[in-house]
Amino acid sequence: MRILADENIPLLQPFFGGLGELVTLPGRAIDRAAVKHADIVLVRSITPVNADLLADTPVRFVGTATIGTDHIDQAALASMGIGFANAPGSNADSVVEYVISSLLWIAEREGFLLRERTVGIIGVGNVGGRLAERLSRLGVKILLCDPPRVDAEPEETQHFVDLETLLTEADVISCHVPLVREGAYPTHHLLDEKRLKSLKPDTVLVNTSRGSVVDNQALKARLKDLGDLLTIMDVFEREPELDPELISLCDLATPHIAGYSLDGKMRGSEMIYQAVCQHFGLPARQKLGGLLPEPWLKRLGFSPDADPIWTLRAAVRACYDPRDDDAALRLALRRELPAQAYDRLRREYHTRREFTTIKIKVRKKSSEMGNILTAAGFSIREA
Ligand SMILES: NC(=O)C1=CN([C@@H]2O[C@H](COP(=O)(O)OP(=O)(O)OC[C@H]3O[C@@H](n4cnc5c(N)ncnc54)[C@H](O)[C@@H]3O)[C@@H](O)[C@H]2O)C=CC1
Ligand SMILES: O=C(O)C(=O)[C@H](O)COP(=O)(O)O
Repeated sequence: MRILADENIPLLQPFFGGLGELVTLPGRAIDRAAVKHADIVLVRSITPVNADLLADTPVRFVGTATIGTDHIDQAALASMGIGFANAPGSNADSVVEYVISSLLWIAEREGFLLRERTVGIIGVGNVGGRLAERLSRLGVKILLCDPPRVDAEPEETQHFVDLETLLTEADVISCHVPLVREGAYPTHHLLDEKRLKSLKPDTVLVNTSRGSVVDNQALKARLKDLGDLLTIMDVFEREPELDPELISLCDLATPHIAGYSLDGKMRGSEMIYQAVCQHFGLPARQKLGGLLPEPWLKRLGFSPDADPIWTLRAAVRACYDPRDDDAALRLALRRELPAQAYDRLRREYHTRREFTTIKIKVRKKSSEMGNILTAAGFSIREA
């Protein structure tokens, strides 16, 4: 079999090398000419996959090593009899940890504690659901909004609220919906000019879903006119053509890397490998376990006298500090064209690991410190 893959998918050789001839290309170079010689195409979010790309080619299966599928015309694939899989949940913990680390930083900068605020989560699937769990365990009040789930699972979602209630009552709003342009629950410009205008001053707005879920021009207008929102933006409309003016107005701005933990990216590779094997009736012999490298930071220890909130911030930042990615983006935008900066920063992304990879020693697991660190998602050991 001939496999054509985005070179930014990790572990291609160990997972796919044994299945056939493997060719890699930058995602933006995966075009009709390239797929003409492929049976399997493996992409990331930057490659639009539709009938224009695949009609009358030998391609029989497409995998995307991402959670999001808005770049894939799934109806077209189905009509051409081409198999398809994405990697649901693969990098959800990475996004959750990006949000938690960003919120802890902004709370410290603005002089409040997260557990004194209400966090509204729009879209309660893999990412939003896991974020809600971790924040609740940390004592943060949560509001959940997910109309598709409310309609599909009315019993389980009785405590969910509608969008307008969430926007009125939440101090922090975090978007975790897929980008959908049509149908009963569209999310394109879900936060439009009117809704953005209605946000109360000092609302913290987080978008790690897709850029077009928030009307970027309307957001920019509100930030320029009033400057009274706090914004953490990982995704933007018209990527890779970032808008330096909007970025300069954001409190944290990163180039669509919330899901870029090594663990999350590698899980994505494993999931599409398993899907390929299943589609072609092959045994999935390769496992991720032995392929994940040792984390650079393996252990942390804190004095039992340390303040638990300080401990939480220190552990989270030791693992992942989004200010590094924000600083790298701002520096790159001074030196490179936005699209070049966006692609380079993502291609050369540093090794980032998830909270569970660090073992933290505490005197007692059941102490306040132990409870907070466990709630945040760290692996705790009693010293
Ligand atoms: N910035 C990044 O690096 C990453 C971004 N993402 C984005 O995050 C999105 C969410 O990821 P998951 O939670 O894994 O997806 P998911 O499919 O597990 O959950 C999405 C949830 O949104 C809900 N939803 C759909 N339409 C809605 C609407 N109009 N209003 C409120 N809720 C609505 C769905 O019912 C579902 O529960 C992905 O589709 C992707 O676009 C995902 C991973 C990494
Ligand atoms: O999984 C998703 O959905 C994402 O947004 C990815 O983390 C984005 O990564 P790329 O596919 O754009 O490299």
